[in-house]
Amino acid sequence: MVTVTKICCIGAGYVGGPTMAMIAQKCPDIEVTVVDISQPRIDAWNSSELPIYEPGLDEIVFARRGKNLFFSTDVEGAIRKCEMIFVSVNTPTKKTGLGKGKAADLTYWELAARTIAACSESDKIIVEKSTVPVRTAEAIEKVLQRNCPHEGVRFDILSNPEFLAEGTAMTDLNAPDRVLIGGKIENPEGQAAVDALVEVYANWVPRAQILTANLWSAELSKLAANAFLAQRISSINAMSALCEATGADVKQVSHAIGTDSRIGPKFLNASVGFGGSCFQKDILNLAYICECHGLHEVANYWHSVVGMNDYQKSRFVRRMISAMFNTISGKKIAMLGFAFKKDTGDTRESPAIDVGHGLIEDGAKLNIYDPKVAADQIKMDMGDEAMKRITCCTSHTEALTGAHAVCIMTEWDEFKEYDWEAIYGVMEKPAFVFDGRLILDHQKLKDIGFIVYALGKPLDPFLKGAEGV
Ligand SMILES: NC(=O)C1=CN([C@@H]2O[C@H](COP(=O)(O)OP(=O)(O)OC[C@H]3O[C@@H](n4cnc5c(N)ncnc54)[C@H](O)[C@@H]3O)[C@@H](O)[C@H]2O)C=CC1
Ligand SMILES: O=C(O)[C@H]1O[C@H](OP(=O)(O)OP(=O)(O)OC[C@H]2O[C@@H](n3ccc(=O)[nH]c3=O)[C@H](O)[C@@H]2O)[C@H](O)[C@@H](O)[C@@H]1O
Repeated sequence: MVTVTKICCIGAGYVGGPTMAMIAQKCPDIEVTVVDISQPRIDAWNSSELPIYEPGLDEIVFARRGKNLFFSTDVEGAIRKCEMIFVSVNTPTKKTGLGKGKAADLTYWELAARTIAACSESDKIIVEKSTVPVRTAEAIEKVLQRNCPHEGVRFDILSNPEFLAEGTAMTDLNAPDRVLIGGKIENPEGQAAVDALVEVYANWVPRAQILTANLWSAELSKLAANAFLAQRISSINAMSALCEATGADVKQVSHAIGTDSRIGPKFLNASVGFGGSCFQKDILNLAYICECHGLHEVANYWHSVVGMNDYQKSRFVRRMISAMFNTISGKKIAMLGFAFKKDTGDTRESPAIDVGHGLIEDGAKLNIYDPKVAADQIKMDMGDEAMKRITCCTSHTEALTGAHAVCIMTEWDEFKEYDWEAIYGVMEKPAFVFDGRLILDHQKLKDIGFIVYALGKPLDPFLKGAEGV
């Protein structure tokens, strides 16, 4: 079995940075180098302002950086000297060509593989960390074998999908439910490569939680896990619409069903919709793979999870408009939260983007405040045209002063701590609260005088008549 002393990770993003920081912390005898083609990203990793916000990340990076954790743009140099290479590059949805809007774009992956092939002078274990379509390892193996100019170099490919969630990345990495390693376990060399990676994780993960599988099972398990998680959210969001129509309370329903040990309590929070860079992309990719195998019914089933998510976002916008007397033209709406979930500054596929566009299309002006999202990011996500109607605020008070309504887009804890009585005082009347995350104390808000719409909760009498959306 290979004893790993040097690891390189290609891709210094949300996954590459935190996972490698954790390996460096838990395996002080392994030298870990994270490389990226983006000079600004690497500069940020080497600075005091890391490029991503993740609770607990700074401490680990600052403790290990320069000791056994390095960030560099010297991709080839790092590949040459290590025994194991993690590939954690982005795999977005294809924007053009065959499979446009559905298939995973493996351009970055293939580029990384070609670079590995070109400069590897000794055997390498390649670890797929990115989320990829099933059987990507097969394609990558061909690229590696056909492009390596050095005789006799052996490449063993493993699939080691990452299950961390943003905002809790460090605790997820520190104590994962499981680590999944797929490899060619049917032959001794493949098994040896799997064992080498098992040994790395065994430095801190109990062996019983390190699962091994064949390559294709590991690749598919990652897509399946995200599809199942997203499906739970779409299911409870579907219930939230029915709750509003019937007078049931979605929080009570999720609690009631979540106490069934077969269902379980997690991931049953109704919301304005799931966001993030992966759920939608991975489901579309899964559905595309199904279609390629002629499994159209299976593809349709998974498509409906994304369809329900789109419905929930547009339903929320329609609810806001109809509650505010069917017109929001010229009205100022404060949007609290822009990140796709709390404890991250990541805005990729955030439901706030779609809701924001929906409100602007109906003529509203938006004051956006998020404790971790910078104005530049909001500008990039919303585009120049929409920005004509958006003010990016640096405090919640700035966002709320003179607003007709406030909508909660992200479940940041600080929103619960605000002085809502004071907020009521500075807003236009009637003052509306639209809670898309069910985090506020709705009774207290009603007592103050707010008109409250909370997703999946019995409708406020003021909103009756605005049903059916
Ligand atoms: N963001 C998340 O929470 C999770 C993401 N994943 C998966 O992990 C993969 C990476 O995701 P993120 O870290 O979020 O992406 P990201 O976009 O934050 O980072 C990817 C990095 O790879 C770099 N890169 C691209 N091509 C390169 C090349 N040829 N050589 C060197 N660097 C290159 C980019 O410059 C970028 O910095 C994706 O496949 C994603 O689906 C899996 C689990 C969780
Ligand atoms: O492959 C990935 O990228 C990752 O995708 C998700 O992680 P992440 O997107 O970071 O965050 P989640 O906590 O899963 O939340 C995703 C979205 O669903 C929403 N959500 C989550 C849970 C819930 O009950 N309700 C709900 O609306 C969140 O607000 C957020 O917008 C998975 O949870 C990770 O296991 C996976 O590794």
